[in-house]
Amino acid sequence: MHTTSRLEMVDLDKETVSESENGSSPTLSLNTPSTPRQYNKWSPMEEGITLAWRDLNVYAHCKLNGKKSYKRIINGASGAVKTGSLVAVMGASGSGKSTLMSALAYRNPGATVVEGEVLVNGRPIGDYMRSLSGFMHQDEFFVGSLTVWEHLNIMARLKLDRRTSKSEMNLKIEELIRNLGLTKCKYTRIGVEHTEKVLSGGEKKRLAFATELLTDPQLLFCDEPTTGLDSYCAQKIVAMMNFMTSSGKTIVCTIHQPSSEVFAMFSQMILLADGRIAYMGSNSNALDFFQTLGYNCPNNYNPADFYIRTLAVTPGSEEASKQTIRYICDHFAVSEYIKEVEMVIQYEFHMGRSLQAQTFRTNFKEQLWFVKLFLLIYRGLLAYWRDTWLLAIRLVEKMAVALLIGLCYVGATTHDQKGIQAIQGAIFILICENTFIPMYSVMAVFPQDRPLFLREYRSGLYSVGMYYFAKIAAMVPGLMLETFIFSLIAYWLVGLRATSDSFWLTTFVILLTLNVSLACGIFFSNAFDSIPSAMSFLAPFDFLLMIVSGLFLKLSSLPNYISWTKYLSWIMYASESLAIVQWEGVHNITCETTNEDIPCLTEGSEVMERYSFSFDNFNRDLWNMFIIGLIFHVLAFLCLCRKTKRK
Ligand SMILES: Nc1ncnc2c1ncn2[C@@H]1O[C@H](COP(=O)(O)OP(=O)(O)OP(=O)(O)O)[C@@H](O)[C@H]1O
Repeated sequence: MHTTSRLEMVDLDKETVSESENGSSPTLSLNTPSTPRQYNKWSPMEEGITLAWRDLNVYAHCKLNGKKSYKRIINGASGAVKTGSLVAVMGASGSGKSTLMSALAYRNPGATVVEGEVLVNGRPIGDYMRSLSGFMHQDEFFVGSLTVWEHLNIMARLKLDRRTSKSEMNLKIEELIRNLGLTKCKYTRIGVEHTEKVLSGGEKKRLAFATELLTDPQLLFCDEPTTGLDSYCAQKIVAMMNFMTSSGKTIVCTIHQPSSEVFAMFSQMILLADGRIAYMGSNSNALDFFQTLGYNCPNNYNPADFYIRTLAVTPGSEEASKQTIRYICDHFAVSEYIKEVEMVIQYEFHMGRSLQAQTFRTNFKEQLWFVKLFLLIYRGLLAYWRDTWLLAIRLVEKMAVALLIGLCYVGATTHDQKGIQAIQGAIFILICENTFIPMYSVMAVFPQDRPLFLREYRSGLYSVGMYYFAKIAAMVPGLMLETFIFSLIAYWLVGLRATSDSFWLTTFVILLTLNVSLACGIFFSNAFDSIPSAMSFLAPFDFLLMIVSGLFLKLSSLPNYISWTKYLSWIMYASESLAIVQWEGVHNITCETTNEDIPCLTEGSEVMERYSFSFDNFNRDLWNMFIIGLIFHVLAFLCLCRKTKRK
């Protein structure tokens, strides 16, 4: 068995690992804590973190024969992790490692129920865990268009104490970049999963680790920090963790198939099988424990592989595997090895009870809300403007459609009977172009962002409202600019009323239409669980809005049972207000025919009458569009809150 090395410095860039002067092991096990806890005063931050849990059960909601039911994932687990420990949580895939760690870290996914007690330095865990501890997830989510440095810079500003100076922050970021071997990709974009690959998987893992280390947490949870890394990088990351624990930090990691070298660096391990604790304690004792039960690790065999193989459920012999697991777990529960863990648990719970009135004293000052909002908007804007390919496509699409519309209408929008149809048709096309395309394209925005948002929200970085507002604020200006360019080209090419007032009013109405349509798309995408189901409800809704817009059917002829829907139709309000802009004050519309049987509209007011529109409704139309947009935003926000709580 290897002994752990005390590391003075772990620098992945320089590829050097220097040992301490005496090269001795820090031996941070349950038996020999690095810093004994003092229970006569309550200053846990200085004395490190001891984690203890008792009778922990975690259930997941599931459906059995169509009925709501619960599946037990963690089964009555008890344990403790002392200050300065580097703990490996191991077990076969599906044994419950991630679930146990999430429960200990107070970061349970919404679909699970946790029963039992978890204490941090004697205090029941709660929301404070978000600021006290770091949690590195198994899969990383980033804003792909940011560079490594930008990402760390924004996260530092969001996470660190607001009194931290800029130079301190920069120093910290530089140090992390250097220590985690990210120097050569410091100014490289992170890249978007599945579409653009820029940082390697290992670099992303190290970046995720660096993000958690920004706050220098006393307690760190890492879900498979070495998965996807080559053995050299894996070793360096664990060596870095080992080094951190020597200064009193407590680190709990789930880990898959560690090499012997990596495994030897952990001071303690927790073996899980079928949601139960199969072993907890020092690495060296584990071999003895398995040996006493008749399971011998072959010579030159990686002990980590041996434990996982012994505790795995083998396909084809599930019952035999489960019997083995039961045998090992039952024996561990009454073994000598659990006794020392139980002592720590008893001690923590007893001391916790006598100090219940005490609370964590923390001097941490969270970043100001408006600074966080600014950072989120800034990050959103960077993501929006850096996606140059998408921006270019959208701009070209807008300009091409504007040109096409213009070319089709050249010479058609005259003030005669044919011109009435052409002008009304052009109005409808201007509205449609800024209703349906934005409405459907915005539907992907929130679902795409959801994993990152949920993670950051759960780690307490910002509120749902702040995220929603920042998202809209970062997205809408660019879309409005595209719409303005569209309006500028289409309006004059089509040959609509040639006054600057009419142009600006038309542009304003189109921009308002765009905003209501975006709000509607955002609402539908947040109201449903998937984009296809949202679309299947949105499509009929759109048709209804279009039919009651006044352009296809005289509004006064709508049947009573459906006529009320016109008040929801911002397409109707936009059509009416744009018609007002075009026809107000228009007289002497040419009538080409002398046949009195064919009706001729010679006044703007007659055109309005034909569509059941009124010149008096201009302000009402604008206000109603604004209110509908606002209602959609409020509903979308409420749906997002509901979804956030549920997930
Ligand atoms: N929300 C959930 N609903 C239903 N089952 C769940 C849920 N979360 C976890 N599980 C199940 O619980 C078991 C343990 O899951 P967990 O992710 O904790 O395992 P793990 O040991 O971390 O696995 P891996 O090493 O493959 O990541 C698995 O069988 C998983 O399918």
